[in-house]
Amino acid sequence: MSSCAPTVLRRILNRKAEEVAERSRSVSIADLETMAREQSAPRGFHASMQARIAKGDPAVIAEVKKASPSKGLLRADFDPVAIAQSYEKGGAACLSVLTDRDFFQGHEDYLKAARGACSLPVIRKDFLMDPYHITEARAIGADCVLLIVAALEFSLMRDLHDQARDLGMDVLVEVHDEVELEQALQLSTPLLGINNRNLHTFEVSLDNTYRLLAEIPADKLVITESGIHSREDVVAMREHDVHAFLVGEAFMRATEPGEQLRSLFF
Ligand SMILES: O=P(O)(O)OC[C@@H](O)[C@@H](O)c1c[nH]c2ccccc12
Repeated sequence: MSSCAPTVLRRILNRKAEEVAERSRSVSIADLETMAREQSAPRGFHASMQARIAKGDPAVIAEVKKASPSKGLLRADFDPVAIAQSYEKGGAACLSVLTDRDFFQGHEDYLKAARGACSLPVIRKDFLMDPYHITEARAIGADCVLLIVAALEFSLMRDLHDQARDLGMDVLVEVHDEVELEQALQLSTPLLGINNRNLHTFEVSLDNTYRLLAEIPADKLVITESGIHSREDVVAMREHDVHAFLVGEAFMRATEPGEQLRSLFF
């Protein structure tokens, strides 16, 4: 993890470590492994993204997010089942579900409910930082996990990546600057997210994606994350040959999230 003054990211990670300790007292990793084995097979997250792009369509990961530390409550009327169905109808390639409870008002049950309500692959969006979290992700049905370079020492990140792959899940590795990108490129996963939001300061700039693009080999699938709000943003990204998007707020604030997806992207 990069050195910095205590930030929201640091506070979140401290809380995550406590949470793992609390949870492992009530549900052991062996219990989680049993639950993981009982889940239906992972739905191909990367494959679903690739299929959209191969058709010339944008690959949209539509996020199910009730609130965030920077924006507060995004959606008062929060029904993960209705949202998932709306996203599927609106043309999403995949879903992202926030499971962090303390900072994003998320829940593991939201992921289960959203996945159960549609046929799309789902990423568990959380600050995963322990092997317990990875097994837990599969145990609740996740098809893909997020690994945030800014949150993890490299050797731990590589272990979590390998563990997720062994469980049959895809891995989305997230960066927001050149130093983090260099580490991310050492993982074999093809899914590379560029976060336009700095997780230490919460500043958002789409230039982040444009700047880092030049450094990324052609075999990676680049996903631009955060701060996509308008058709102009989408068109500009596609002109830069970025065809995969992770969008939360712009959909969550709309009455019908899937219709908003369709009107921004199609
Ligand atoms: O709501 P936005 O600005 O469209 O952003 C979605 C997504 O990129 C954002 O929620 C996110 C990206 N990386 C994260 C890591 C943790 C929590 C949240 C995130």
